[in-house]
Amino acid sequence: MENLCLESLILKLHDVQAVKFGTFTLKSGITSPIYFDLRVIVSYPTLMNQVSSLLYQRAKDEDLKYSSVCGVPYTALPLATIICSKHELPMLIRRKEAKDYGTKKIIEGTIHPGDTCLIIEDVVTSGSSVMETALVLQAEGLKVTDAIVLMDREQGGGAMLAKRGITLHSVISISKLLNTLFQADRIDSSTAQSVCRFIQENNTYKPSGEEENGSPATKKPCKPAELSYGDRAQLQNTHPLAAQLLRLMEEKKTNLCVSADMTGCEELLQLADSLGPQMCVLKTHVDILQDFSPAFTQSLRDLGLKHNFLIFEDRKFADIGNTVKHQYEGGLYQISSWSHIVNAHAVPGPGVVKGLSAVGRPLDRGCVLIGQMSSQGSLATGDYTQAVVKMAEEHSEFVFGFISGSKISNKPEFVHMTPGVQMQSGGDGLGQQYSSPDDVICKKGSDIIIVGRGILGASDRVKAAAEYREAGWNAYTKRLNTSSQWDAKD
Ligand SMILES: O=c1ccn([C@@H]2O[C@H](COP(=O)(O)O)[C@@H](O)[C@H]2O)c(=O)[nH]1
Repeated sequence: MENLCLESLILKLHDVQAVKFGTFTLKSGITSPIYFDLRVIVSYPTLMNQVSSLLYQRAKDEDLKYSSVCGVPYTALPLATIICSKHELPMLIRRKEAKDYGTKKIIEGTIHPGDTCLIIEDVVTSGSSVMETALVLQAEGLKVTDAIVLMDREQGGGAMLAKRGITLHSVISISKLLNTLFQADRIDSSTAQSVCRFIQENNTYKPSGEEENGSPATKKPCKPAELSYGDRAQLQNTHPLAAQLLRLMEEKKTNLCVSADMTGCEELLQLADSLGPQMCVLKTHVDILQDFSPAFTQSLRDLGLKHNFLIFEDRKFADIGNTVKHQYEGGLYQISSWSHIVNAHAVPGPGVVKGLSAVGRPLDRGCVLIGQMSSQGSLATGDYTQAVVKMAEEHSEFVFGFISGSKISNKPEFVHMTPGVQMQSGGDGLGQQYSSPDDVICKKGSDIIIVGRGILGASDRVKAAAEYREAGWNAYTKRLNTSSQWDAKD
């Protein structure tokens, strides 16, 4: 009942444009995708009563003890008035400026020093308006321990006030607001996403010391909602090859890349044919084939078309631009002619991407950069990984993702592919380290599991591939269901 009431209130607030979506320049100069203007509700008496009741109820639910109520000027003033009038509570009015005549008072009403005053506010961002009012009340000898707010933007106001001894209780959280509007088809998932991202990226409270690492007061509750593979395929910035990959993953319901590390062409082609329906990508190491021929690459491409998977030659280019151009296009393997995806180390600098791009872009190919490695003692960590992400962002016309153990970029247009995957964690004695599909996709936020020996070493490879596919897909749906409140409507 209470929830229903809150939802109908949110929809009414949207109806009267007390909450708007678009592009708004805030007082601080920042551009926000959401704007609250609760001042408009004074024109809607039913709404005023509803909001006041919910504010009062919130204080009651928390069992707060107070002897007077003060609304933060101006929007919360009439709300405090309704509460005080209805429940026969003494009210205090804070003036914005002290009178320059007569009593020169800054607070109107009877003050009993030592009493507790409850603050009422409409919207909290940084918490500074609540704090200003609290300081004025405290200067008059009143205690201020709690504030009730209709809408907490979750941008650090609660943490700032907590630090100063005031507990903020909100009636509506930003997550509840977005979820309700999304469920009612008032906003789409990308709007919800962009608001969430904005909230996360614009936290006004910069804590010091131990709080920085995530005390409850500084946690960011508005987590960006997770987009499905299909949604990400449609984003404007998604590379065409990544879009094709994400689409086929959604259609085939698989995020499995099979690492076909075999030494014979025939065996590899048989594997590709039998596992084709289970996978989105087939990964090769063409230089370990003993009987490589151009005919092999043609057969592999035919199988890719038959089963709708992409081919990824795991060449790990790592030379100057001019050399990788030749390595990619020419030589015995002519990789660019048959492999949709290649990868590269960022060690040589951006020239490696430029060289590959000169060959690959005209052919609609794409590249993933190696941001992290699965092997023990890998040097691809920390600042190096960050530099790889930056390089990818600067060359997103050709680079569409990463080889990494976890999600290293928050940009949904980038695809993360993770090797070192087996059902059981462990290693191979030569430095390889394994994580489970659930760990990689659900906990670490990667998109694609790359599985080699977990499948190749099984007595029934088709069965093993089906099991990895299921485990990877279940981990993905679990991730969507747990982290996304507005991708699925209930
Ligand atoms: O960091 C990396 C990068 C690439 N790989 C490659 O993936 C497969 C993994 O095979 P498994 O048999 O599943 O261990 C293999 O081709 C590696 O060259 C990687 O493991 N780690």
